[in-house]
Amino acid sequence: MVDYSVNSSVALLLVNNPPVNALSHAVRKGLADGMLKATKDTKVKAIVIAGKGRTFPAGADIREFSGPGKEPWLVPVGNGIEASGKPVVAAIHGTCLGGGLEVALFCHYRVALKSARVGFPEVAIGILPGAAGTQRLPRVTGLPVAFDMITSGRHVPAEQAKKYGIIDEIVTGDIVNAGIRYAMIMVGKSTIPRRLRAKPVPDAENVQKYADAAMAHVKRKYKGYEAPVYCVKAVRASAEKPYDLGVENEKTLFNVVGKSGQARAQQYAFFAERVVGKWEMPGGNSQTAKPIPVRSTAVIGAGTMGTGIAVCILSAGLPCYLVEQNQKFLENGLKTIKALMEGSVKLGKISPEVGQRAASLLKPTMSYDDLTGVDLVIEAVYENLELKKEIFAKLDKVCKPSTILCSNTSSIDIDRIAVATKRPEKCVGVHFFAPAYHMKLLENIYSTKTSPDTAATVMKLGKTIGKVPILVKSCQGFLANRMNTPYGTESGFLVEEGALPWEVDQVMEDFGMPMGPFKVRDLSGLDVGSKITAEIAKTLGVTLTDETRFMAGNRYSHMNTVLANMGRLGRKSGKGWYKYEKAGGKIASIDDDVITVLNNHCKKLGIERRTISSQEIIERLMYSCINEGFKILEEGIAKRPEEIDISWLYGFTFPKYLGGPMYYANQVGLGRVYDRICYYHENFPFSKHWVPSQLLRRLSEQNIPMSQWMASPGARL
Ligand SMILES: CCCCCCC/C=C/C(=O)SCCNC(=O)CCNC(=O)[C@H](O)C(C)(C)COP(=O)(O)OP(=O)(O)OC[C@H]1O[C@@H](n2cnc3c(N)ncnc32)[C@H](O)[C@@H]1OP(=O)(O)O
Repeated sequence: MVDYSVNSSVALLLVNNPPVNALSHAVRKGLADGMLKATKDTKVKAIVIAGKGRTFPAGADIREFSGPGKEPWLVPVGNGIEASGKPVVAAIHGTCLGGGLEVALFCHYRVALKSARVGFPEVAIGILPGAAGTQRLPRVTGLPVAFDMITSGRHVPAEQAKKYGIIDEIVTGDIVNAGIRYAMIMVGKSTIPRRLRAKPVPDAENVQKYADAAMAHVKRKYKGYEAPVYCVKAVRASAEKPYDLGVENEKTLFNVVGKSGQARAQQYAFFAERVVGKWEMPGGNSQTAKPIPVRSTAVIGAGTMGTGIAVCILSAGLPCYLVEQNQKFLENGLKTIKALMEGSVKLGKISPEVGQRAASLLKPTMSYDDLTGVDLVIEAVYENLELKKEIFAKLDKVCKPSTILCSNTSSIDIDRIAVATKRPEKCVGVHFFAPAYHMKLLENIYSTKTSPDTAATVMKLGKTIGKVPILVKSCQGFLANRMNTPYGTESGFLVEEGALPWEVDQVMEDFGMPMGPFKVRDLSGLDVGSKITAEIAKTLGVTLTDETRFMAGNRYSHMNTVLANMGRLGRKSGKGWYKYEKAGGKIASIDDDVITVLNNHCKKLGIERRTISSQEIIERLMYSCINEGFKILEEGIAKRPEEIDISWLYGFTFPKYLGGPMYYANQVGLGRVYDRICYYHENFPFSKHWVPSQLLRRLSEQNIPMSQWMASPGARL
């Protein structure tokens, strides 16, 4: 796990634990043994620690967090490195993260390739740097940078890290040779002045100010998450306690936060994100399928979704045609893209160079004939089957035979669009979430005809443009919207039965959702929901009135439409489920008029309002969706619970500290969830989303925890 060699007078400890050289027990032992050997060898005058293959160690082996762990721990290993009288150089390439950066900070010198990145991403998996990182980084960078790096988990490019003082020199060429060259220069120099433990924390007297600011920031930005709070406490101690006590304190905090349910859930989410990259579909999988190279793209439609998608593509440095039917729409689209790209540069999401390059990569056109040579086209017009078919038929005619044709749809069966072409195997769904330039989920949908190579291409493209792609089978609503539908429906029923919209919102925000369902409705516009309902009613041949309570035998709530018909369209009109400071305002306040409307509505329908508990609100919103999630698994729409959880984490901003709805269900206990679903089914027989899933019934009756069923090692942590 650690290859030991001596090159002239320099010992090389080369960590060899692919793929990311995680600091497993064997690696820690290899480092300790290597240090001992190098210290004893009188021929050795300096030591280099580096990583074989793609990276310097990218952190502890997260899978080991589930077990009791085995000595040697990282801190004593690091202490041995720091105490060495022979200079130790960390030669960094790839990603030097977490425990990897802690090892590097125990070394006396750090050199790195320009392409390397360093960071403490522990916070993202619900823990804090637990091998003295919270005590050593502030001694190098000062408190503000340490607070920022450790609470955000961001990866810092080598040149920036050099400015912070983390890296001593940027080197070129082979990293191991560069490290050895650097070590030879340091031979004979005392290591004492390079030992970080003895350095004071700069500006320590202002710790109160920095720590208060950091705490206020994390409480606002990472509401509900425990780890950032623990990170602030640990870093703060670096300026308030002597080094050894600071490390002790860090260990105590690590042991508390590391054993929390949040940490386990976030580590599950980390692995789940990797699991969904290993997809499977009839006829192929991620190992066997071959993505076609995508060097050029086109987006059809310069509306909100089309422009958002174009921004993702351009930000990844790919050329993109933007197609519209007339000059005015095209110009509006170009303006939107320009503004979004400028915004991304301002927010630091992309570099100014990438922002500038985008202008030359974007090719506006009104002619499909320009698309003959593109590798992949994404149609992003509004949800209308006939229009989508018309566009696909046109594309099929003009594009080269290998071009992949994608539809950005949230619900239309891909088979029904693909019939318009002679290349159904190259047709695929790509469901972006609004705003497309921001939301990380990309739900890719295969039809009965889509080829595995086509699926592989859109899965790869998703990663290229910075999304977390999942692959699911086509069905009405696909995975994400189908599963999310009961969430909206049940929230509507709850207010009809007695809850107030702001009560439901508060409960769900306390649960961890960034915004309650009624604030979301106000944001998207009540007219949008109302139009969708009207469309569904039309298809079912139902005439909607204020008294309508059922549609095709299913319970239905008309309240949203009642408000929309009063001109209460949400934020845009200044009134919706809440009232706002002005039309287009963002500050929601309780509106007594809504209570009056609700009371009248209920009176008209003969509904007796009652008090509804927070527990019931959570159960009805979450368990109804979880039940649908099990049906989605049963039907093979999603292969594994991980696809479902990832769709909620990145499509609906479900809190990572709960892992996702399926992981959450497992934590609650499938037996309990099933029993409550049966209870609600009995009480609400006219809602088909309460018909219990057979898969859930089986798992619950046989007492099989879902973790046995999940592919992620994190499910068992
Ligand atoms: C008192 C107690 C003291 C305890 C002290 C403990 C101190 C140290 C703590 C830590 O270091 S916690 C870990 C900190 N590091 C991380 O969180 C990094 C996690 N990894 C990543 O961010 C990325 O993997 C990467 C390194 C940036 C590489 O990204 P890339 O996209 O290139 O590859 P991936 O597909 O993500 O990963 C490849 C492969 O490797 C597995 N893996 C990655 N990191 C780890 C890890 N830290 N532990 C275990 N496994 C890891 C990942 O799951 C993939 O596996 P497969 O899917 O291919 O099986």
